[in-house]
This record gives sequence, C-alpha cells and structure tokens, in this order.
Amino acid sequence: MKVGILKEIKVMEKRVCMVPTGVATMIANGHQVLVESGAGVGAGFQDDEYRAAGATIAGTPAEVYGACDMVMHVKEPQPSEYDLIREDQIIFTYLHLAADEQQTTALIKAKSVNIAYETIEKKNGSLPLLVPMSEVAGRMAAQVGAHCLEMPQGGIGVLLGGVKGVAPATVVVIGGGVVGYNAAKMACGLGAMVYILDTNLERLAYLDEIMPANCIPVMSNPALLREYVRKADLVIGAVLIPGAKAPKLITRDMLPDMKKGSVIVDVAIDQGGCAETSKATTHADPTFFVDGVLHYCVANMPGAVARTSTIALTNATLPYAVQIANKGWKKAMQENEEIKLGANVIHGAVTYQAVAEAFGLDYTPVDTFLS
Ligand SMILES: NC(=O)C1=CN([C@@H]2O[C@H](COP(=O)(O)OP(=O)(O)OC[C@H]3O[C@@H](n4cnc5c(N)ncnc54)[C@H](O)[C@@H]3O)[C@@H](O)[C@H]2O)C=CC1
Ligand SMILES: CC(=O)C(=O)O
Ligand SMILES: [Mg+2]
Repeated sequence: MKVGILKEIKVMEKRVCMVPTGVATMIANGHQVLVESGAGVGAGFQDDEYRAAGATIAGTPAEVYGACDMVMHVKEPQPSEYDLIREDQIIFTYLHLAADEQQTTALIKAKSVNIAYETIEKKNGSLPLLVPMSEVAGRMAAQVGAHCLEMPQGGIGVLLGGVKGVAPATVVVIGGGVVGYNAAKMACGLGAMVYILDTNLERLAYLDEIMPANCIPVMSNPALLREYVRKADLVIGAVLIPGAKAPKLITRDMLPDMKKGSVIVDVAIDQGGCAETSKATTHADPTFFVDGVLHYCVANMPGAVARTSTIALTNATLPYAVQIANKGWKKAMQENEEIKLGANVIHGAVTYQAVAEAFGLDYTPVDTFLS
C-alpha cells in the first residue's frame, strides 16, 4: 500500500503523525511511504531523516492525496483538503466528527474510508489512540489553568498552591477519566485543593484509592456540579461520551454565579465542549471572557508540546496503521474489533452511531460493508 504522511495545517499545530522510525517499520512491512515536505520539522524530524528511513518526499498535500491509498494526519482534514480526498481512500486521523458538521458532510461527499483515532476502542472501553494525547492535554490543563489564573492573563490572581497561611486554589475537574486524572494529579502536585466530579462510581472509587489527600472524588449530579463550579477558581472540563458531542454540563446561567476572573479550561472542546459558552480557540489566540469568566478552549492542546506529543501519539498509532496497511481496511476491521470501532464514515455512510445522532443522519452499521 502507498501510505501518505501529511503536514499539519491547523494553526500552530506542530505534531506529525509518523516519525522516521515508524516509516522504516512501514517500509519493512512492504509498503511505500510518501511524506509531505516539512511534515516533521515542527516536532524536530527533518526530511532527510525520512529519506534515510526510505520515504519519498512530496512537495504538496495534493501530491500525497493524489498518490496514496491511505493518508494519515494528526488533526482532522481542513476545508482546503476536502476536495483532495479521493473515493475509497483511507483517511486515518483524529476526526472528532460529532463536533464538526461541515467536515462530516465533506467526508460523506468524498466517499472515502474514514477511520477516527478517537473511537478505536479496546474491549475494556479504553481508547488507546486518545489516551496518550489525553495524558498530555490533562497535564497541560493544570499548567495553562495556573497561567490563566494570573492577573496579567485576566485571571483572579490566585496561586494554585497558595503559600503558608493562605489557602490554595479550588480546582474542579469535571470528568475523572484520562484527562481528568492527569489534570488533577498535576494540580494536586502544585498544592491546589482538587475536586473530581464524575458519574461513574467505580472510577471514583479507583481515584479515591490512588489520589493524594488534597483530591476529593465526588459523585456528580446537576445540583452538586453547579455548587462546585460556583466555588471554583479553576474548572477543567474533561468529560467524554466516546464519539459523541460533549454534554453541556456548565450552562450559561451558571456563569454569573462564578467568581470574576475564575477560569474554565474546556479540554472537551474537541467534542464540542462541556460548557455552553465554550467555542474552539487556537494556540495563537487561546482565551476569551464570558461574564468575567476566562475560557481556554484550544482543541489541539498537545500540539503546543509537539515533540513529546508526537512520540507519545505515534507509539500508539503505528501498530494500528501497520495492521490497516498490511490487511486493507476491510480485513483489518473483520479481524480487529478495535479498528472496526474506528469506522466513522465509510463510502458516504455514517457508521458511528453517536455521529449520526449528533446531526440526525442515518446510521449504517459498518458490518454492512464487511460481508
Ligand atoms: N483539547 C484537546 O487538545 C484534547 C481534548 N481531549 C478531549 O478530552 C475529553 C476527555 O477525554 P478522556 O479523559 O480521554 O476521556 P475518558 O473517557 O478517559 O474520561 C471521560 C470521563 O468523563 C466521565 N463522564 C461522562 N459523562 C459525565 C458526566 N455527565 N458528568 C461527569 N463525568 C462524566 C466518564 O465517566 C469518564 O470518566 C475528550 O473530549 C477528549 O477528546 C483529549 C486530548 C486533547
Ligand atoms: C485528541 C486531540 O484532540 C488532540 O490531540 O488534538
Ligand atoms: Mg476539531
């Protein structure tokens, strides 16, 4: 198979979807790899390293889309790419379709085979291609939250850990999964008082076992959530219903009751955000105020630490990419349920139920295409 590695084009996105050693693995499996020139530079990988690994360098995204059976990205295809996608071509990347009707429509129209990193799911419910970036984004959420709380950013002027004789910040993490755990761990390490709200009692019990004394896991409900958000200096939005639009748990009417200069870091923004007032921002212009509450809603947070993120992401994606390339998408899905769950839009049909529900579209089980 011909595999294409595209350069990221989202604002200030410096990750790359395959490192040179990954290219060497693909080639050892009998495939050809075409890398768009400069794709790895932001993460510290030069074209010559890809050449040395056996790749051919392409000048433009059009060349990559034009020549390859499977194209890979980190972030979802951007509007400038929609017309380059070919019928039957495999697109393997983060898609986050439930938050993006324009892209969903474009991929339906393209009749391509669109496999989303974020809905590939193991038997135990974990999301192996989301986990590494959720670890990064969770850890970053505590860092950017601490920064946003500083007065030059418009924050309330509270230091996460406080100092002797002065109380620390109150941090409320909504969703205690991978992002939530990592955010809480960092905020606790800096000395904040952290509350993790989740609706999964088993997960809360686990967090109770492993987290330090300055972290309190709390069973969430709408009334309690309102109360905790009202008291928070920093709220970190980290909920997920896999593949679906994020539930709007922080409603517009809660904001006037929040502290002026408090901060919402809505990590769940890539699935639409869990605050009604959230809208996606970029690393170039990451924050905005609503009712005196500072919102940080960058949909590709790990892109800011591209070297760490690229290595963590490609460690996870490569074995799946190799399986798809070796077997073709149909056989890879027939033989691996995890990859089958990655099928979001196949040949113009929406094959992931939560995406179909997000836009009132027909849902077609992917098995329709596999017999
Ligand atoms: N903005 C960015 O750059 C990035 C965003 N993300 C996003 O962060 C979000 C969280 O991801 P993960 O932590 O990996 O997911 P996860 O599946 O590990 O955790 C989600 C948690 O939310 C909880 N939850 C679901 N509904 C809830 C509710 N109504 N109230 C309270 N808790 C609820 C679940 O029980 C689960 O523990 C996702 O939308 C993911 O795509 C991840 C990486 C980067
Ligand atoms: C998961 C995601 O949205 C990211 O890594 O950018
Ligand atoms: Mg997006």
